[in-house]
Amino acid sequence: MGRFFHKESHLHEKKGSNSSPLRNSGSPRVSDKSKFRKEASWTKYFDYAGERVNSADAAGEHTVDLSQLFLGLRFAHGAHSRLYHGIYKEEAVAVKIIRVPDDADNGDLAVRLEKQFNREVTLLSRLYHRNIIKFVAACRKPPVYCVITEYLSEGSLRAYLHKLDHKSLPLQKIIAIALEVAHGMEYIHSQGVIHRDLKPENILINEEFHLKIADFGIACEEAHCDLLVDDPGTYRWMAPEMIKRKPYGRKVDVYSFGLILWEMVAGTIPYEDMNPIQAAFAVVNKNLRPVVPGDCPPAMRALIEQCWSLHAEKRPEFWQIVKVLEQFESSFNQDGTLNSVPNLTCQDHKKGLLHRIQKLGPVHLQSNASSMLKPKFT
Ligand SMILES: Nc1ncnc2c1ncn2[C@@H]1O[C@H](COP(=O)(O)OP(=O)(O)OP(=O)(O)O)[C@@H](O)[C@H]1O
Repeated sequence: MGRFFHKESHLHEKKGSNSSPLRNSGSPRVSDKSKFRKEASWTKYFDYAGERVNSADAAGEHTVDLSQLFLGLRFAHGAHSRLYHGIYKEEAVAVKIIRVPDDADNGDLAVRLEKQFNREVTLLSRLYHRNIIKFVAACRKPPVYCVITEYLSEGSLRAYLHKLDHKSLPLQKIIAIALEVAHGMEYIHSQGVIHRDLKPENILINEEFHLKIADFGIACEEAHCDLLVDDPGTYRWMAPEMIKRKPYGRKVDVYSFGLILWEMVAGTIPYEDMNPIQAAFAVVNKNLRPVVPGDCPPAMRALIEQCWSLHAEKRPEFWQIVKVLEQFESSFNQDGTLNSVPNLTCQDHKKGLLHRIQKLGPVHLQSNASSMLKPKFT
């Protein structure tokens, strides 16, 4: 039986909080393993009584070698999962343990969670990019599943924005964050994958303040996405066509990205005074969008509005967004404003930006997802 140490008793856990015994010391070294103790807990369900964790299905070739895993404190949780610190093969990792309810009343939930696990492992294990969370290993022993990824010590973009307490970010920071997310999304789309749940909670930050896209539980391959995703993403960031369960494609992620941009500019979450259902209703029936603050630079406003266009075909591709953001960056570096972004000097900034994006060259991403499976951006 391998070493499998765990302690969780004194932790005040909070969704998305990254309080950690390891945090101050940076990446844990082998000596840090002394902080990892064994204790009865939720993970008792994960006990393997001398047997290797099942390697069937999605975990397959990625099955964790339990003799190399040290499990530490719990630091966060999802709706049906708990997140633990860990060390795997000398690397600091996050161990997400998903416990599927085994009672008959929860049959649908069990099917859904297993599907999410399969999706996350299958898709994430194929993605290699500096702005995508790194997949390490997985295990499958129903009713317990685990997904092991690199550990990102600085928590989520949500937690980071929350700390600002309703203040908007400096423009330079917004551009830097947006560029990293757009690079990650450009890569995801180039691999024929749609994330479908892009929001600040699912963007994590590492020690060097690099951003990485996480949570592929409801992602899908564009060519095979199910319209009726049984666990839809979060309504607040969801494109109208997806809320309405109309046919949709990768541009649903561009819509969500527009809302994230807005959020960084406005310093608050979209539709703060509405619950998610009210927000979804207003978006679908009244074409509501958040109000862009008056002091938002016109070029940034134009990009935000393009991204959340009602019609998906009017939303730019992520490779175009990257180019526009790079122009923002160089304009900002010149004079601290976005005023020198080319072609944005005309009265109608939105048209100016649209024109600019169209001039960026032939749209090389095709609607046929299978043609996008070449790894271009690693
Ligand atoms: N690798 C990681 N490093 C650091 N923190 C992480 C990591 N993975 C997840 N977290 C933290 O744990 C939280 C929950 O993780 P995650 O969203 O993957 O769980 P989930 O079960 O999919 O949640 P939900 O179903 O509620 O969306 C994240 O918001 C994040 O703050």
